[in-house]
Amino acid sequence: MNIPYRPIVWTIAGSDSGGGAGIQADLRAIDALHCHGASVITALTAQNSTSVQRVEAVSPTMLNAQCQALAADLPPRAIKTGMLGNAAHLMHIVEWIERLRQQHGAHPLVVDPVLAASSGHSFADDALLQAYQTHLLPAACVLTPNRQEAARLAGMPPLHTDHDVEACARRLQYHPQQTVVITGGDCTGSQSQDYLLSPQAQGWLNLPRVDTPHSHGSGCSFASAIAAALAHGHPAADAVILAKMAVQQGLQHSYAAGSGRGPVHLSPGFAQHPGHLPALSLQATPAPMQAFPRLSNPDLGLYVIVDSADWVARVLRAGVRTVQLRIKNQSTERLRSEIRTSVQLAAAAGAQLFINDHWQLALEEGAYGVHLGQEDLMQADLPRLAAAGLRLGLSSHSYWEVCRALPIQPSYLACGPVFPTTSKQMPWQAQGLHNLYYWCQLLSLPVIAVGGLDSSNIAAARQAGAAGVALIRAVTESRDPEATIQRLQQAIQTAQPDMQQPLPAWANPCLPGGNTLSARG
Ligand SMILES: Cc1ncc(COP(=O)(O)OP(=O)(O)O)c(N)n1
Ligand SMILES: Cc1ncsc1CCOP(=O)(O)O
Ligand SMILES: [Mg+2]
Repeated sequence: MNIPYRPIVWTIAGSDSGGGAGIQADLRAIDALHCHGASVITALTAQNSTSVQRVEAVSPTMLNAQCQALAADLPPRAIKTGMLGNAAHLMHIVEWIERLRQQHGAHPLVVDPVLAASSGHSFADDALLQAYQTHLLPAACVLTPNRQEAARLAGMPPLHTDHDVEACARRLQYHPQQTVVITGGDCTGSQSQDYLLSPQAQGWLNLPRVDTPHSHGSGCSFASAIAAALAHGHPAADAVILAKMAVQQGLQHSYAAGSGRGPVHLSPGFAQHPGHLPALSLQATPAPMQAFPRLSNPDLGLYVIVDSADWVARVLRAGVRTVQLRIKNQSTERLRSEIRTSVQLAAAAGAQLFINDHWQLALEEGAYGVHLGQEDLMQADLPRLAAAGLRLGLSSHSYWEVCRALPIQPSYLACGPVFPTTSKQMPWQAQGLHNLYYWCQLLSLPVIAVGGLDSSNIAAARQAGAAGVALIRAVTESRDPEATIQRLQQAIQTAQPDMQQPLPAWANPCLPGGNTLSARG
């Protein structure tokens, strides 16, 4: 029998007798993200959909007994804290986090500093606030305050502008490995906007606000979903994006229970809708951008990456019709000459030629398109490239890179490395055919495969739905590049996209390490 594996996630939080928020929401969110939720209840609330009527912290003995029982049998892969009751509870929890780290190794900690209920009831006195600041926030891997909580924790006046929010996130980031998400759950407006400051990425995550009064528990669910995604090994920025997608679907499926705000309802499948992918931009409200032109031939087929105009000429002669010129470390003069010659050769052959990195020279030499990495996006003049009619290919390795790429409306997206490669050093592990299939099916623009592709796996990449298969070594290190190109072309032509597989629940993580922080750093 194949017994499914579910990482264990602890939620340390208060019970909401109304079933909308707190522990009750946390366990539903953790379940929706395919984890097993274990709970440590810090306080009972007598609460319904309209108000919190009474709060009673559990005894320290009971708090410790719950942690002890779980530690002995169900050690966590990630922990989420919510409402903590009082400062003494917080100190016990900090001790448990340190003990768990010593016994079972470090695990990511998500701190959702619940300082007040959305109905207005305050859950935090000054002692608790100070204990957060001194002991728990420095231990967090991810911190998820809303704007009011963020301002209170940072000792700042109310956050009115985008700039205030960004400054507050920086103040709450105790060290660069930490992720701070200041959520916009307590704001209004047509967009749901969260500010993300993480080791991997920073910027505003935007999704259309779901028009529903039933949003009870969305903050708790968001933080719990982050913890669950971290428990699966997703890097923090991706965990935040997955959680936002889950809450978006949860809001769309929310329902009325009681006469007040009903609960969000998170469920599996949230990452199977492209509409749930938030846009990631440096501005909260980015200026509208001109889309990049579509490819003349969206079936990119065999896509060969080479490093000289001589190679461009050679692969064009062998029949390749998608080529990239990727030259590193050359003088501008030499680069210009290689680009100019390649552009002329490709135009004469009716081929789609992409210039890697050197977007200014590509513009000046009238290239068909450019291929850029995400680290190039800050420097490149994208509006100018789009206005000049150049096609744009973007590299992408993760959710946050996809979310940053999509608002730019590129001509294609490259998913890589699909298989291990020695042609480029990078922190990413191979994404595999699983992720390639997922991204090809999920996104509506052409997705190409890159990294470790050769005649043994090119058909599989095509079956996964790749609009093109990009490769270097399989051609440039071949003893007979022309014959190899013929073989690869044939394999590509025979393989048909196989859409029969179910769409995976989500893409697998492929950035190793980095999510673990302990109570004492
Ligand atoms: C088709 C294709 N996909 C990905 C890359 C990688 O581009 P980039 O991230 O810009 O890295 P470098 O190639 O510049 O090292 C690519 N070149 N082509
Ligand atoms: C440039 C690049 N970007 C992602 S993988 C890769 C190299 C692909 O080279 P190879 O086909 O030799 O594995
Ligand atoms: Mg590049």
